[in-house]
Amino acid sequence: MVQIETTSRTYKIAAIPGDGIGAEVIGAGLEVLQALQARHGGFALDVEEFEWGSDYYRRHGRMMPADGLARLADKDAIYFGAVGDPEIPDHVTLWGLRLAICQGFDQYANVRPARLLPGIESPLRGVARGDLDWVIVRENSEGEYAGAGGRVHQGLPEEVGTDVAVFTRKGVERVMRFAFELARSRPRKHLTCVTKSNAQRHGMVLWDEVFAEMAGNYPDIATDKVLVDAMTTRMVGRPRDIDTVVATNLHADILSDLAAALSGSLGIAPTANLNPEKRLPSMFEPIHGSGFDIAGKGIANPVGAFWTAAMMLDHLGEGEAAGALMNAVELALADGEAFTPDLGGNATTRQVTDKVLAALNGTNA
Ligand SMILES: NC(=O)C1=CN([C@@H]2O[C@H](COP(=O)(O)OP(=O)(O)OC[C@H]3O[C@@H](n4cnc5c(N)ncnc54)[C@H](O)[C@@H]3O)[C@@H](O)[C@H]2O)C=CC1
Ligand SMILES: CC(=O)C(=O)O
Ligand SMILES: [K+]
Ligand SMILES: [Mn+2]
Repeated sequence: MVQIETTSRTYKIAAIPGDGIGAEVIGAGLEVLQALQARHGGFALDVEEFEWGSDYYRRHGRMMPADGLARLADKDAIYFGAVGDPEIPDHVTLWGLRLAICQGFDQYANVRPARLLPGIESPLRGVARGDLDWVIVRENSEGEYAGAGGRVHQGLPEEVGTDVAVFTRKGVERVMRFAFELARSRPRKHLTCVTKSNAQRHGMVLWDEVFAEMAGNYPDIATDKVLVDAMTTRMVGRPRDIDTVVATNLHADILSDLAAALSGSLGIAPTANLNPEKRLPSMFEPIHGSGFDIAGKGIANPVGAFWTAAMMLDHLGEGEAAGALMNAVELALADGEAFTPDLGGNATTRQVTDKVLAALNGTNA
């Protein structure tokens, strides 16, 4: 039976603001999404907010309830802030919430775009808009963050701690296939594979081999491979020679913070944790953490959360609304007045949000 849609498309969104500035920027993002929905029409977001994170941990001894994943399973998308609290070990907060969701929902492709938005200057000399337009695809389910390893002989002189990087052919093939398809959708059709296969001679060599095999299936994509240490210098010295990048969980985590800084600030960078087959919900978050040093001051840059919201809309099939949101963000940034301190300005989260709301509503502010 075919169902004819007569009303607007409704999407079930789980919002998990989390800790510190994560909660501050997701609050701003939800406000902007609500305005966009009212202004744009055509779609509706049915948002359920979950107060999981470090405060929940202090009350319940865990970052989310035992049936947390089950409560997210029927959502169309998850809009996430960040986790991290100065009083709780970082590995407890990260594994208790963010990684539990990424792994639990097999969000194996982590997509991290970086480009220069209007009005924002790169700290790199002579780099103009268009010179820096990258997408980093981070393997998001295994590798160095697989969670394999352990501690033995704790507290003794013989103590050992291991984190075993796990790479499977299946895991490498699926993220590379995703990266090749993404590269194909971009104008330059170029994909760089980043590894450290000179020093790490097993899993990283598997990466290189799978990459070479798969490149044979994509003759229209230009490819190259770069060792991760050298990749940092290419990012700084030859930004025009980078388009789409595929790298491991750890390497891409580091490279994407660098990419964000080179395109203006960590505070503007978005990410999508995708289950590309859409069997399970995907999760969208700014790439930054909970920002201990600026939490509670009202000065966190919400642009990463706004761009993240646009990625979420794109994923939901609302490309036009996503475009409208990015246009409003770009319009709001263009004159440089809505810059928070991370971008060298003195605007507050509230002021940036108001300027984006004004741009969405077509008024000047
Ligand atoms: N996905 C997640 O939930 C992540 C969580 N974390 C956690 O966050 C906590 C803090 O970690 P850090 O290493 O300090 O990373 P961070 O990303 O929170 O902050 C690094 C620096 O960038 C600045 N910054 C980050 N986002 C900003 C924004 N929107 N506007 C203005 N400035 C911004 C911060 O003020 C800080 O100086 C830790 O508990 C860590 O484990 C870190 C990264 C990702
Ligand atoms: C944990 C972290 O730094 C990230 O997911 O980017
Ligand atoms: K985050
Ligand atoms: Mn990171």
